[in-house]
Parts: sequence; C-alpha cells; structure tokens
Amino acid sequence: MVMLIAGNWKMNGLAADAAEQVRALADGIGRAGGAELLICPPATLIPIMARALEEAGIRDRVALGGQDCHIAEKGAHTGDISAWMLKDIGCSHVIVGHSERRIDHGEDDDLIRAKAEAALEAGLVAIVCIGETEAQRQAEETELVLSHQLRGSMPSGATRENAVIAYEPVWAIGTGHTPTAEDVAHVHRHIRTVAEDFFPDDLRILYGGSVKPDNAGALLAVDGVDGALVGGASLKAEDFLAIAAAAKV
Ligand SMILES: O=C(CO)COP(=O)(O)O
Repeated sequence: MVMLIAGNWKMNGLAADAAEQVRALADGIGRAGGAELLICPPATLIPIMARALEEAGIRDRVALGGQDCHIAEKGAHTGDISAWMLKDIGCSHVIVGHSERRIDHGEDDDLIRAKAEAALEAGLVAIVCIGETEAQRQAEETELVLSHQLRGSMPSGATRENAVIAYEPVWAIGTGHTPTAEDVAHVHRHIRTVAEDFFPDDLRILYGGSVKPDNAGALLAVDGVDGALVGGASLKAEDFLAIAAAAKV
C-alpha cells in the first residue's frame, strides 16, 4: 500500500514562502520516492500553491488539502470555508478534528463527524484526527479516548478511498516527544480493531506528532502505520521530502 505523507502547515506561510517551497519541492521531488504527497497550507495559499505546482510541473505529484471545513455547503457563516469551496480551488483532501481545532475552537466529535461527512459529500478525502492528551495518557485512558473519538467523529460511509484516520497524540504535537515504536504499533492496532467494527474497509492510519527527518524512518517502519501527518517539519520542503523518502513502498 502506498504511504500518504501529509504536511499540515497550520497558520504559517505567506505567498513568498509558498513560491519558495514549491520551487524546492520541484527541485527535490525525485527524492520523495513512491509516497503519495499532500500539503495542507493555510486556505489563503491554496490557489497560489495550485498554480505554482502546476507551473513547476509537479501538480500531479503533490495534492492539496484544507485544514478545516464548515458543515454546510454555503451560507451565512462569516469566516468559514466550505468543503465545496476547497474542492473548487483544487483540494482533494481536508483535515478535520485536529486537536488544535478541538481545543482552540471547542470542536466536539459530533461537529467533526458532520464536517467529515460534508467533506465526503463534496468529494474530498476526510483526514480525521484523533489523539489523547498527556493527562489522558497518564490516566491510562488512551484506548478509551481513541475508541470514543473514532466512534464519534468518523463519517458514516467511510471507505479506504474517502477517509483517512490520523493518530496524533496531543502531547507529541510540536514537543519533540514521540511515542515509542511499540506504543505506536499498539495504538494503531487498537484503532484498526475499533475501525473494523464499523467500516468494511481497512482504513489508512497515519501517525502525527513531532515527525522529523531523523525519526521518520523508525516511525514509518512501524507495523500498521500507513503514512504521516507532519506539522513543523513540513514547512521546509527539504525536510518534508526527507520524511517522504523514509516511507515504505
Ligand atoms: O499537528 C501535527 C500535524 O497535524 C503535528 O505537528 P508537529 O509535526 O509540528 O508536531
């Protein structure tokens, strides 16, 4: 199975950065091996990146995605962006339920599931994020929390083609700390078992949280890891490509 290496730029990047990163991606794309590449820049940069990737001749190698979407197609929702709008500007994917949205914007599982279902309806692949906090980990509630988030936030009708699960332990995001390979294997096995209960397909499960060029090989080699969702290290094309190069083929 081809791995998906996804970059989440979060709220980073101006037009000049996008142009520079696309140039660097084009220069180094040969190093990415066979991995499927996706970048989710801030919404402001999506059309700029789409054009730049096209001009650089690598639009078919790098997919684009949003970082969030509204549940409705359109309407009076100031500041929001719909899945259909993302599709319209060239996105194929959208991240929903990232812990930063769950925490900063109080998003709950019901809302995230509705967003994921809107994404599917609009023809996007929904990347649904789940993950335990440090306190939940300390309380040994990881499996319980993940089961609950999975059951609550996965869209009905999820298939291998239209949905991806991203396991992102909140305590590993932006901290430089990562779970051990054994822990990642154990958690991914748990997620797969829960997901199998209600989806016929074997869904892709990405690992996210402090993935860097120097640990990508070890994390991506873990049984049950189908790719990575990369934050900080995706902002530099060189690092992003090095992570992609570490993907299993
Ligand atoms: O939140 C993440 C990706 O969505 C992970 O971020 P970092 O790779 O910066 O830890």
